[in-house]
Amino acid sequence: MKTFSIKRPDRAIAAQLQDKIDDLTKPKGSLGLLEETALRIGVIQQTLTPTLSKPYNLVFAGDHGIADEGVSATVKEVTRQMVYNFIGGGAGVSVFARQHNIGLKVIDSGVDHDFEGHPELVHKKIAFGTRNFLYEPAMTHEELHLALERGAEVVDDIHREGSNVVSFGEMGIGNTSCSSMLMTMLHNVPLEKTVGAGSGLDNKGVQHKLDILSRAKASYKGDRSAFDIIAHFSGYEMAMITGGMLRAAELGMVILVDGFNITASLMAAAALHPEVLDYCIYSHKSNEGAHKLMLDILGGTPLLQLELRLGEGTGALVAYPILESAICMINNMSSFSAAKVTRSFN
Ligand SMILES: Cc1cc2ncn([C@H]3O[C@H](COP(=O)(O)O)[C@@H](O)[C@H]3O)c2cc1C
Ligand SMILES: O=C(O)c1cccnc1
Repeated sequence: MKTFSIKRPDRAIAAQLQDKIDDLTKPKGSLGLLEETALRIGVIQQTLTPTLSKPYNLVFAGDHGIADEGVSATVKEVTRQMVYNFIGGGAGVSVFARQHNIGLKVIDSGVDHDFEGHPELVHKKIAFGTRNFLYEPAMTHEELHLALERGAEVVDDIHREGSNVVSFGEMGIGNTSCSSMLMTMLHNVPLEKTVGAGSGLDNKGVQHKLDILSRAKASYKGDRSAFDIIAHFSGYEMAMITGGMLRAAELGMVILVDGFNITASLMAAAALHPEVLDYCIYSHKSNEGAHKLMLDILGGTPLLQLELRLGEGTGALVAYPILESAICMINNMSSFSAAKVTRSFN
């Protein structure tokens, strides 16, 4: 059974990082969230000269039993079709990864399709889709352990290649239902506040999704532990992301968090090991309505608000150059003394 031991980064270095940032030739605080981002990365890496190396976006894909209940604007087959689109290079996340020179790995966590013989894919399949959580747990505790472990393995692989910064993406028709359930069950938020349009339901569709998820909540008979809630309501791809995040934190990597589904996977990770949150930077606020509340619960400040609602890691990839600017600022800007610039009064 996979266990994780995550240390909180030592905050002692934060004061030195702040001094260094305040000594750069600009009014104090004038580079806003770039300053906070540089400080956070410096604390994670325990250095005054942080770096980003070999960034990766890991897209995990899996199918969901709950999709049989008509809770999505589209059909289950789209999960499999999009996996082919990712490896063919045509998906949103594929083009942004190329644009920014970020590595992309696509992982079959549990798609309802046999991909054997596709070398472009990482094969970690647990089963051909989860069970329908309206009637039974989506996965067993053993499967959840396996998913956490397999997600961690993928992160180990990129870390061995020298990566110190990772974002996660997901593909799984029906998975915004998992995210809403995780938020409701782990943080006691009414379903009315956690359920939204996902990939594009109309108002009637959202009402149907709410009815189905209310029934699923009422029929849950588990022990209410975080582990049992995750096994009951998550998905194979999201659980692998949860495991990948826990491993990334354990390895001291920077985690660049994407939208609603990835933040829900993080919420699950934090329910198991809250220290994971110290390793996260939040790339954007998604247009899925509940994402704002989710970020508030986790205490995350998003860098961007671009009205995205796609997932796949797209928001993280679009935000990546902002991390590069933050690193550039702290390592390359002149100090007041070096540039012979007079400091402001405050
Ligand atoms: C063509 C297409 C590409 C996508 N890429 C990500 N998603 C996003 O939509 C899905 C979640 O929404 P829901 O819960 O409503 O099914 C996930 O696969 C998510 O990654 C997509 C959805 C579609 C239709
Ligand atoms: O923000 C997201 O991750 C998201 C929103 C809607 C649908 N799929 C993903």
